[in-house]
Amino acid sequence: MEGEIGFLGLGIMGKAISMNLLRHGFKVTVWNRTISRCDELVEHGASMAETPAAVVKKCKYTIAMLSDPPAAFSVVFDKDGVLEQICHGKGYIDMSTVDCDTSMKIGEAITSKGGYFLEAPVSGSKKPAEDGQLVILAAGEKTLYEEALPAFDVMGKKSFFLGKVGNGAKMKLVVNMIMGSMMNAFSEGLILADKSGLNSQTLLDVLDLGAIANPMFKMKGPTMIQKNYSPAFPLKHQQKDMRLALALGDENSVSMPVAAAANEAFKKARSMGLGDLDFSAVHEAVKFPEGSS
Ligand SMILES: NC(=O)C1=CN([C@@H]2O[C@H](COP(=O)(O)OP(=O)(O)OC[C@H]3O[C@@H](n4cnc5c(N)ncnc54)[C@H](OP(=O)(O)O)[C@@H]3O)[C@@H](O)[C@H]2O)C=CC1
Ligand SMILES: O=CCCC(=O)O
Repeated sequence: MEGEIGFLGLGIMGKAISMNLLRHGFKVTVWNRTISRCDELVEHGASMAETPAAVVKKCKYTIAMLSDPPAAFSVVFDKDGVLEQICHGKGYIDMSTVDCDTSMKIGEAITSKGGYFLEAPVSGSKKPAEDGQLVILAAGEKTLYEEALPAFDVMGKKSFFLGKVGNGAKMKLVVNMIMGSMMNAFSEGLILADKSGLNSQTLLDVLDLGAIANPMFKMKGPTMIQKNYSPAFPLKHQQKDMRLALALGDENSVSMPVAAAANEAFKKARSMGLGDLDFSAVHEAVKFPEGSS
């Protein structure tokens, strides 16, 4: 990737990824809606721009990592947005988790101005982003994918090129739908063990030695027992992903009762004011369902 890389969106993931790029010697120009969030990146050597359009004007490649479909649309289509400066020879890579339709609309707008578009949502959370251990699920313009590989190699442990725009978004939603359902089953199991007089830590030890051992149970189990829900993956984003995955199921006539029930638990957790905590905080909603105290 020649020249400076633009980066839009410095939330949990955007900050970790852009910091990692800086650490590996990339020149990065950042923008964030809440401008003060740029300060720490600037202290670590980034340049800062006032608007998404200014970032795109300056950089051949611009990456975005934004919360949801409305945010992804806003930075592209609104005043001072990406579309005002995107043109032939410039690439736009959206790493936000959005639905297929959102990604396609953004891709069409970028390419209609002569730009190149790649969607590249990621698997892996805050720590993998800090450590360059993400899994990148790219789709769209193959040439842009190949040009972006030096940066993807810094961000992640593996990149997949999945074909046409929409396939990355779909793959990401399927993975997160499974993850959200697993988190609910795990939570129910922790509660059942506790209420029936078993030791929670012993349950974690047993799980970790068996066929359903996985990094999520290993990492989140101890913090859930301690009720520590410091956000790595905000619950409001997991619920957004369940909602978008259920819509994908709807479009494809796929019945998903397990995912639908998990989505209800995440909605309940949001209504309890837990949306900004880690998605494992759904544990509190599972523990105290509607009507109980
Ligand atoms: N955290 C995680 O573990 C993972 C998250 N993801 C996905 O990555 C994306 C980012 O997640 P994460 O970093 O955790 O989220 P955060 O909530 O920490 O950050 C969201 C970012 O989006 C910006 N934003 C929100 N609304 C708008 C808007 N209308 N216009 C412009 N900018 C906006 C925020 O700006 P501001 O600072 O001004 O609020 C912030 O920079 C999401 O799609 C999420 O689903 C994917 C893999 C893992
Ligand atoms: O979208 C968030 C995914 C979090 C993870 O893969 O650990």
